[in-house]
Amino acid sequence: MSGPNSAGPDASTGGLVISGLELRIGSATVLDGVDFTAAPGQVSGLAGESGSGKTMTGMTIMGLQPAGAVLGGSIRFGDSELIGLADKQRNRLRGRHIAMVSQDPSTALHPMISIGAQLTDHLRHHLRIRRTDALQRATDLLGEVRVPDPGAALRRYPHQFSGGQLQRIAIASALACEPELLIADEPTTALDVTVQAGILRLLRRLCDDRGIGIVLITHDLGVMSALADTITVLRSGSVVEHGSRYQVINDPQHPYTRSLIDALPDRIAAEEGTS
Ligand SMILES: Nc1ncnc2c1ncn2[C@@H]1O[C@H](COP(=O)(O)OP(=O)(O)OP(=O)(O)O)[C@@H](O)[C@H]1O
Repeated sequence: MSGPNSAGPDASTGGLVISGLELRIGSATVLDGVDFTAAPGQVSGLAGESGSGKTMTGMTIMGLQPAGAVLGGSIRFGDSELIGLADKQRNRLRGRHIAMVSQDPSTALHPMISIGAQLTDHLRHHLRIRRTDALQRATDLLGEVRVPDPGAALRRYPHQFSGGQLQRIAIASALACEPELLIADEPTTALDVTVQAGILRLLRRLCDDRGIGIVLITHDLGVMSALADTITVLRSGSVVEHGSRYQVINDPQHPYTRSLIDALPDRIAAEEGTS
């Protein structure tokens, strides 16, 4: 159990430090003492098969766990403890400092409102800037995520874009307020393999250029091995393994991780061995 951030990120510089996180829904224990950290400028992966609790961990960081869920443990982000945070402070953090993109980008975008109106409303709401400034910022953002012809794209509606372009727009929307932390929950699962690679490159670039911390949630260890700096493996709501990407992929310590790696195509294991 070691890796580049095994000492834990410095919470005072915008890192996320989760310790002993518990989540109970009715009689079910969904998360059972999860420890996880995400440092600025790093991609921190959360892996595990379906139902292991990855999405619930991401939702709980956002404060979007199901109503009635009982939480325990600690989620520290910068100087703030997120568990038990008042709604007003929570709303200020969400979107402004911590943002999320999901598998289906259309959930982040209203189908009947143009991309330009959605992005500028979002920017004006959070940053309290003038319309013309918001429009310029929205154009720059679409350029940054490499949506072709940003000016024209702003006038279009979600159904006029491909899935990959829509995911780029959802990422632009998540970045609009310059969050320090981005939670990416299966960001490429719904996309073709060639489109996937472009989105993964984009996330890496944002992490490197902007110093954003990314929490990458995916069941796909191929995607994980292409992007993550560290990997934490969840099973039935508990962490079974944590380490650097190289270490977890090449020298897994837990039989569960080994079984996930064995299910990977040889190609990925071979690439990892040569990186
Ligand atoms: N709204 C809910 N109410 C009750 N239990 C839930 C709810 N949402 C999820 N769960 C349960 O929490 C557990 C963890 O679910 P979660 O969605 O976090 O898994 P996951 O690892 O993200 O899997 P997947 O990749 O399939 O999304 C599962 O056992 C699931 O049945």
